[in-house]
Amino acid sequence: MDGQHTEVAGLPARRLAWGTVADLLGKNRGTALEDAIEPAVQRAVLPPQDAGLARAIATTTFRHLGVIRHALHGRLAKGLPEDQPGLVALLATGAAQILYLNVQDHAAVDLAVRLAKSEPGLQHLAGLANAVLRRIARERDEIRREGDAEPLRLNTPDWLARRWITAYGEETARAIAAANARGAGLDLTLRPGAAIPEGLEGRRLPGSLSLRLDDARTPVPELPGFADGAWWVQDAAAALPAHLLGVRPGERVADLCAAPGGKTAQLAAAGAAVLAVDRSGPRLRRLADNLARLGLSAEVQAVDALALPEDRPFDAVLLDAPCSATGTVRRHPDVPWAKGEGDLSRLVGLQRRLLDKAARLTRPGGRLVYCTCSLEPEEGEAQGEAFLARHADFVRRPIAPEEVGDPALLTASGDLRTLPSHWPDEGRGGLDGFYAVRLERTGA
Ligand SMILES: C[S@@+](CC[C@H](N)C(=O)[O-])C[C@H]1O[C@@H](n2cnc3c(N)ncnc32)[C@H](O)[C@@H]1O
Repeated sequence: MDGQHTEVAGLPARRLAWGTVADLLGKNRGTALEDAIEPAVQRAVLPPQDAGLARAIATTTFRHLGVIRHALHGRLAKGLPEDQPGLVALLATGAAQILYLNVQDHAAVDLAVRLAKSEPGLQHLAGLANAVLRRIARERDEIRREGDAEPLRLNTPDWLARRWITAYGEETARAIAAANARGAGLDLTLRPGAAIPEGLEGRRLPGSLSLRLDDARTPVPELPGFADGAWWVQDAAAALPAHLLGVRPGERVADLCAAPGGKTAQLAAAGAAVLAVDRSGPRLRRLADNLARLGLSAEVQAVDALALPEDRPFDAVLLDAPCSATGTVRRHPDVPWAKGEGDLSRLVGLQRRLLDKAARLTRPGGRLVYCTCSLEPEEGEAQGEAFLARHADFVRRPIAPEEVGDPALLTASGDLRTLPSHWPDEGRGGLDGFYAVRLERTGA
């Protein structure tokens, strides 16, 4: 666009969503959607409503990408050209609006055609986009029915579907895929001892750490209690690992992979003297902002946790390690399409080194909680078992059902294993998939 004329309403939002999805399917595969779209929104200087629409289109496209690809593939004479991310993104973002968003069919088709005509590489595809998207609109009910019935087969990359069937069985793997397609509501971690602010409507979840809001539409800063720091946004499952560390006022606690700080806030709110470490400066700035709003404090260090000095071990250590994040697809639907099985072994190696470091930072008699937001056993149960086999000076401290509010969230060994298919009836339903093991260093 040359800036000389005003574009038709809605087109800038479609262009932004299309450009972001094309990038993530093509040259920037592996980048997280939120890391790609937020800078693009800033650059495009869109009004808030258009920015919100662009986010919704891109997120919805990834949430249903398997179903959408399948539908397009079967309706194109030569199938879907996966080597042309610009074309795939044009059709997929158009189809996402028709199938899953509250957008009039003619507006979705018309804007996709206009978008194609305005982009040099897509001009010759405007007719194709028009024809296939009209057909998607005509056959919407059938496409949705098929997708809803088979989210594991149609909407989960094969490598992940295979792994989840192996780890959890076919029925649970299906339930996980269905929960991922539904998405997540808004969970708040309540400041310990604080009353639920007046006007904040929701249900307290089992274990009582979290409130699941009835209304996930109001912008977070406008919700009652935001300015007073009465709560912070965090999935109900993500609130469990820091709670399991059971820190007491005055204890010295290290949070080794801390940013953006949901768990640091829990530790600080419990009265601990927290060292919050993360190697990402920008993510730590979010942590500092979050703590400031909540009126909480922690010592913050932007360093590689592997380089921390070991001369003053801590009473308790939390290691929320970097992982494949396959437990967070409800909130981050791009994850399955951004990653591949090949990413796992590097992460598993890093987790092992961080765990061994965390062990050296735990004083005799001190506690260590290791957790990941992954559904992959290599990053969870296997990591816990291998640690115990390597470290004769640590024992597992099994988690009791009352600590998490539901025995279904625990493994036979007493570790935490939450699944997106857990708590399906609580509000919008589901939990992020987390693993956590609680360990104690012997020899106090
Ligand atoms: C799962 S996220 C942590 C989420 C955080 N605990 C929370 O509750 O908000 C993992 C974090 O590990 C950080 N990280 C990865 N490798 C690291 C390392 N070697 N040392 C310190 N931080 C690291 C990443 O920057 C990322 O912020």
